[in-house]
Amino acid sequence: MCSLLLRQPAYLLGLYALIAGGVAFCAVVYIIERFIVSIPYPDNIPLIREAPGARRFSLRTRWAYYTDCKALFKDAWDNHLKQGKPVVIPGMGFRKEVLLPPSMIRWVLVQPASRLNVPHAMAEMDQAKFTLGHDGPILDSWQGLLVKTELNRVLEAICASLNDELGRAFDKHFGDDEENWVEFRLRETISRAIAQANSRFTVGLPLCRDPEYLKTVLDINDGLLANGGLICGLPNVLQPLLGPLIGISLQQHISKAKRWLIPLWRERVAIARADEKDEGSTNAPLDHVQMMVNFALKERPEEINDHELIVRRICAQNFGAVHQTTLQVCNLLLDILGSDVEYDTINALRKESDAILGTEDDSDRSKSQWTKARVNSLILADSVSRETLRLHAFANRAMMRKVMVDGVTTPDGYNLPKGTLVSFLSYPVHTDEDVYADALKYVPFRFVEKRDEGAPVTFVTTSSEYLPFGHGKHACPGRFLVDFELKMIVAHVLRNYDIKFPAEYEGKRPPNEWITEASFPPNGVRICVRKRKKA
Ligand code: HEM
Repeated sequence: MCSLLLRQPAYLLGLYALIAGGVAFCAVVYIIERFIVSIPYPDNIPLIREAPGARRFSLRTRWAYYTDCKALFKDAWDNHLKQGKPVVIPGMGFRKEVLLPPSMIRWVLVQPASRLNVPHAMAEMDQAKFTLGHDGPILDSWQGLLVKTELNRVLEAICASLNDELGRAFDKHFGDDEENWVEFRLRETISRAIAQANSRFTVGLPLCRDPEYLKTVLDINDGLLANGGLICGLPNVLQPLLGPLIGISLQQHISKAKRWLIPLWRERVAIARADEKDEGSTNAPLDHVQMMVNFALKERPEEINDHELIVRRICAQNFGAVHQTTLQVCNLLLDILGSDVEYDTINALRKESDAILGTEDDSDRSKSQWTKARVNSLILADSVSRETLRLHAFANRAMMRKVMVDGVTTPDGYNLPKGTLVSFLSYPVHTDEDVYADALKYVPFRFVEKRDEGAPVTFVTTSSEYLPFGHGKHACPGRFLVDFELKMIVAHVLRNYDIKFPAEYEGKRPPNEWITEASFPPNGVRICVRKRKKA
């Protein structure tokens, strides 16, 4: 055998050695992953679409996660969760996760963070260590929690600037042609407009209008999403090896962002310090970076000069604020356009905003101010926004938690091994006929009818039957801002523009695409706009 091998040309020997090395490497990775680092399957929870007692997923089930996750989730809901039983599902690469039935929401919500933990679940899903290059912004996400503690206090005050920026951003991208319809790719256009408008709240003027900065923000967001998914699917043992390699180009974008963010941070720290000395007067802008500076000066002084970490905190914040909002605005416009003619949705929304916000020639100019009271009065806009998230949220499950210790057992006696990720399905609940009548249909004013029936649900109300923002203590605090934002966009776009689908769509909304378990407005989807003539 040896002499036979020695007689082969050198390049073939090299090839054999490479193949043998590759096989040995894969075997070692497999053994370490399977027997040492992998989280064990829970003993008594069945695996979706596998025979009773199966302890590993077949390739067929794993493949279904990539090719038809919507059906996989429906199976999990119909055959397990709706019956009150948990089930294990496959995830990216080697992952597996436990879905819990709605009856366990209450139990999950009262578990302390030392047992079921949100930031640790997020850090694992985002792979922040390798994508952001630091998991501090996720594990100790004080920059995000400021949205919870500070945002509501200043919401009305930031409204005027947010509305101003949304108007400018949409007008810049939608144009002012009153004669011709202009067709454009929806996702690309809306992402630029939302990056600008939300940056007004995050970094303020003038940076929120710098096209190069905004492009960098969007590049970072794309990188965080794509790399997070990719690294998350690697065997645990390979993540530290390949994670930094996969993240190289993302790190370059983050380094580029430092060009703007470090000087901005220094300037804002100086403003805050000057304000401290000059008690009573304040020159501080009202935006998120300033909230971060004020918090860090008091609570995290050790971070004030840690610019690497601060820049990553702002990047994490940009991701939270821009990515999901962009997708929801796209979905909302598509849904409004695609809704059945019987609802006359566009006209109904225009009439409502004219009545509440006044028209151009309205003598009462104060009406055009966005206040909480006016936002709350836009009940038709509230309903369309809520209905869009019911059917077309980006994430189709919610309330992720990581099991932090051994010995966590649900009230029904299911043991959840340490390291397991648990969550609840949302899309299958939102589209269950027993929960919502005509569940698969977009009924724009569905929630107005519910209000009339005495169920006071608004855009921001969460429940076990409505989970796009999660539920409980960790439910998305940004939803109060998104509430204002979506209504401002509906009012601005519909009052200033006519919109329609390109002719080839024949009036039908192109369906969203599921990429694994996430739902996106279809790639390349277009709409046509034309500026409305002033009366
Ligand atoms: C349509 C847009 C948005 C959607 C669908 C959305 C959805 C979510 C979801 C599902 C969660 C997890 C909730 C849970 O685990 O129970 C979350 C958390 C969070 N979101 Fe949003 N979000 C949106 C926009 C925003 C915006 C604009 C901001 C900031 C301005 C924001 C800030 C946050 C923060 C800080 C958390 C973490 C809360 C915590 O852990 O306590 N979100 N969001």
